Amino acid sequence: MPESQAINQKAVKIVIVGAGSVGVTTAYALLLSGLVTEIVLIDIDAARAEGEAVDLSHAAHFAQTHARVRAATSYADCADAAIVILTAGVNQKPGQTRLDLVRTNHALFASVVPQVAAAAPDTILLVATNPVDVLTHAALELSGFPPERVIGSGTAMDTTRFRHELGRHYGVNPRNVHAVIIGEHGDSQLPVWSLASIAGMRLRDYCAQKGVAYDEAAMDGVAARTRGAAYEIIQRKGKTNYGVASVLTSIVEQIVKSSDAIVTVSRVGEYEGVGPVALSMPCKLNHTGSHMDVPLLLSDKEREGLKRSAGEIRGVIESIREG
Ligand SMILES: NC(=O)C1=CN([C@@H]2O[C@H](COP(=O)(O)OP(=O)(O)OC[C@H]3O[C@@H](n4cnc5c(N)ncnc54)[C@H](O)[C@@H]3O)[C@@H](O)[C@H]2O)C=CC1
Ligand SMILES: CC(=O)C(=O)O
Repeated sequence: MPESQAINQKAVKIVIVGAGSVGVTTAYALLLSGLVTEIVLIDIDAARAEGEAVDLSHAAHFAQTHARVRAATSYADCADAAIVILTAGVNQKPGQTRLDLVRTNHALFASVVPQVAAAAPDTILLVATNPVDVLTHAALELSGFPPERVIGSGTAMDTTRFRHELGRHYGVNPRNVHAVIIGEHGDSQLPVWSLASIAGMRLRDYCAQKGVAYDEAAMDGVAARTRGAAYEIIQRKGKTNYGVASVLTSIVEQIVKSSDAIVTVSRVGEYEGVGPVALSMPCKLNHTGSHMDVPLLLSDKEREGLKRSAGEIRGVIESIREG
């Protein structure tokens, strides 16, 4: 029997810490996916978590496979969770950067992560709270877990937006675009233009085959729209939730199915001589977590950009230490 089937038949418990917009949208997507058998919501606002859990449990009736949804008030309920998703924390107000959230959300992690780790020492932590790279680094230190079991959603979100924008520009399905954003899930993120391809052809070759010019200015626009997408959405609706919930659900899927899929997620390592620091590179995901065994051939300019991004995140980590 394929491993994916074997895993799907056993209990898969997911705990979501933070029953706000990102947390409950993720819970809903996971519930409908049929990937999990139990979802537990934990929030400092116990009534909110309870209300969301009851509402979601009514939606469970229409899910692919039955899953139980409940709220919990104690971190002891993280026991036996395959994955604990951390979405608790403040979000950006219009005009704020992700890094502006760091002090509040770091203090929250300092209180929550040790409790999760004590209750679920073998779980995988999946961090969504911003700034996600800094908090993935913090979650690693606060949990004492090995780096493969502390994963940040990182630039999986930006990579999705990048492929969406490239697909729109070239008029092809984003699934046929291979292109990644690496580095910070934030302003210093980096599009890897040297490896971007459509139908197996690098972008310049694709354009040459089509008989159209490779348009540098248009590509700068694609990168800017990718980097600015969250700001644009937050300006209009005050938050982002559907994109990230889908990304988190997909990461959970690769882990519970042990698919060895390659996804740009954040994890702690050393990058271009800077570290330890968490940032996103393509990683292999399976039931043991994220693995950095996908060597990426970068141009010298891209390596410089990655080093800059790593330095930026590392600087924030050090500023928290200094108090
Ligand atoms: N990584 C990504 O791609 C994305 C990350 N985010 C981030 O996710 C985080 C959550 O965003 P939203 O869900 O929109 O915020 P929200 O305000 O809707 O929800 C946050 C929840 O956290 C809870 N909370 C606060 N302190 C807590 C504590 N000590 N213990 C347990 N729960 C606690 C609140 O009661 C609230 O229910 C933010 O940091 C945001 O920036 C949001 C979108 C995308
Ligand atoms: C808010 C955020 O980090 C995002 O949507 O990318």
